[in-house]
Amino acid sequence: MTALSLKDLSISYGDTRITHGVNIDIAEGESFALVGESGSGKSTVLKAIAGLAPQWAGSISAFGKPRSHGIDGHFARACQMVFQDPYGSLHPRKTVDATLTEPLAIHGVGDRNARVETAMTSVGLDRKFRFRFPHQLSGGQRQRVAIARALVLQPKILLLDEPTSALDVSVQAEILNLLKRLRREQNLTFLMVTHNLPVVSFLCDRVAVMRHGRIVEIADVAALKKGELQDPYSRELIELSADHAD
Ligand SMILES: Nc1ncnc2c1ncn2[C@@H]1O[C@H](COP(=O)(O)OP(=O)(O)OP(=O)(O)O)[C@@H](O)[C@H]1O
Repeated sequence: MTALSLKDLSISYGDTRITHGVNIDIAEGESFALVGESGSGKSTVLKAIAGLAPQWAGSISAFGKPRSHGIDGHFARACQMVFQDPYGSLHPRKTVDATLTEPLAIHGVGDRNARVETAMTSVGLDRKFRFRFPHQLSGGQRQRVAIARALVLQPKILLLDEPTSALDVSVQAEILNLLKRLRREQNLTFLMVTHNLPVVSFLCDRVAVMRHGRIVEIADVAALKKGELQDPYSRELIELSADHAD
């Protein structure tokens, strides 16, 4: 079954068109990466799906149900976003408990105490952190909170915007392993933006290469690993990435 479908998605900010006719179908349980140079529109695609870039044309559907423009509570419960910078995305004056309870309150979901506990356990956060504030947590713990906040509504799809790039290298692998485990255990579908091709190889099944707001190629990650991407720009991107690997 198709979990997430983008058809002819064109997104604008004001008079500026950022993406042009983006088409992606992601199967249930699949992990799909969006790569491409800075400014190519990758994050904008995630934002439109999450309702943060409201000026779009085309269609966005989760499990066959089209997203409406503006706030769409039903869609939000199926599809949640995790941002790059857990410090910036968590409210500094809200405890972990308040952060995790908020989406449940907004969506009128009961059984909040148990759900908060379950979400914390699933991301490997000890209950002693429940009433702590973001500044009392490490970067990795903060990103676990951000992932728990996305999971607390039990969505089927996670939008991941560079979920490890703001973290220390030593913590990145922990979070990547966590995402891999969560996907397996909860049969989640991922759409992930990243600059990091090793992350794509580790976590993803397919990859779309974006340039100037358009998809130039969609390939299996197996082809990426074998250096078999077809489009000249995709090949250039891989070479650049190899040159910058340290
Ligand atoms: N809120 C906004 N208002 C106007 N223009 C924006 C806004 N956010 C992003 N843009 C512009 O949209 C274009 C695409 O940005 P986007 O963040 O989607 O690119 P990206 O491929 O995710 O890049 P990066 O890898 O650097 O995050 C850029 O030219 C950017 O300047």
